[in-house]
Amino acid sequence: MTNHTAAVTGAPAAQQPEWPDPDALRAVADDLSGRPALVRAEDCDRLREQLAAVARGEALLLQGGDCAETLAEAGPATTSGKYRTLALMAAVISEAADLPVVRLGRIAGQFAKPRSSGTETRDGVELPSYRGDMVNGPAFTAADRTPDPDRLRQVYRASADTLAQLGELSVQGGEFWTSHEALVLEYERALTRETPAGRYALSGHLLWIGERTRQLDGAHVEFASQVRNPVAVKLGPTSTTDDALRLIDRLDPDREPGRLTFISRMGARAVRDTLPDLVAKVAASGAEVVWICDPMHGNTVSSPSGHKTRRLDDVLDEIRGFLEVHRSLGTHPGGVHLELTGDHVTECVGGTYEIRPEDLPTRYETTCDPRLNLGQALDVAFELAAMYAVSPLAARGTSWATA
Ligand SMILES: O=C[C@H](O)[C@H](O)COP(=O)(O)O
Ligand SMILES: C=C(OP(=O)(O)O)C(=O)O
Ligand SMILES: [Mn+2]
Repeated sequence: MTNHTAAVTGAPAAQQPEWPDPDALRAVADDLSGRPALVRAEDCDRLREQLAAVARGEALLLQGGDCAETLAEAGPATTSGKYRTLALMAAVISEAADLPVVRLGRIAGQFAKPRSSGTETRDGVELPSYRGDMVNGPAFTAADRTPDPDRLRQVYRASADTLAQLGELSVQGGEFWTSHEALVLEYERALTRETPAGRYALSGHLLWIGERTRQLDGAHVEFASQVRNPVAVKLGPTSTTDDALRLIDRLDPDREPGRLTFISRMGARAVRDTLPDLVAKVAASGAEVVWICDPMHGNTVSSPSGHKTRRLDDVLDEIRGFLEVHRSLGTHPGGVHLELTGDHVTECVGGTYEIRPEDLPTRYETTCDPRLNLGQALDVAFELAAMYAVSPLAARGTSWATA
């Protein structure tokens, strides 16, 4: 595993690109820091209040979108596809659970990827790994794979366009918030603003720290500790209770409900063993965090054709395990975090309109991880509706879609 490490503020920053021209990077960062923020601090506060309701068990959180947004695909069609998918899912779940559902896109900024390996080798040629359109391009050429700081400006513009469209889409349909992994620190710092209410990272409403960058003494945790936004941290199967408690101390020292979300991504096989102790110790500490389940990243497998994929059955089983753990401890299973699209892609296997392993090449379009397509996303929504249903009638009403 290669972790490029760059000291940005003193604390080591994992998973940073190796920018070939630091002066060009600085010039772009300076340019972005003089441009308008992408979101408003008041809206980050409003999302924090809504997440506080999730933490109290009075609402649910649905977070979803691409693994990696791309500049080529960003635009009205993909944005409305993702928006409508999340809106439909939220409506189905809300109706059954009789709880409001907070809708949070992995969108308008989800352009940077941490990678298991810093390089990729094909036919004896080694090039830097694709790290998301914020950094480099997906084609296996030296030109595309060389990190280019102008991409920071391009994803800023694309995110601004997406936010404008989301604003129009949610006039009628209610509030919709944006989130992405806070990975490339030059981008995040350039869009951080001092406001009368304090310092906010205004590239998105909620930012999360990934499984590969959640080191307690690392630059990502330090960055998140310095902004007022609601923040989230992914917790994978190697997370210890000490990690979780120390993250709470670093990121939520004032124990502010809605400030901190833990995104459990244990894998279907591990979740029932690894999650109970974490949830129990966090609850015993008195911290009021939101817990949600990412049933994608612990369930990635390779298909016989060599495609990275996920089985819908594993996704559903991890969600089931997550709910079982919370229900046995009397804590609130706050919702889910999914990689999905509104398109009919063939990236994950299973579902009511079944995608078989041999179907994967038909429409495999992701540049990073496999996403649920529209039908699979709705399958998950109906399963969630049944799991959260407050009455047998609500559960029966949804069972047709899950048979
Ligand atoms: O989206 C998450 C990570 O970037 C991704 O799972 C890493 O994938 P890799 O193991 O192919 O680098
Ligand atoms: C990189 C991701 O996940 P994780 O940090 O959980 O591996 C992701 O959400 O795309
Ligand atoms: Mn991913």
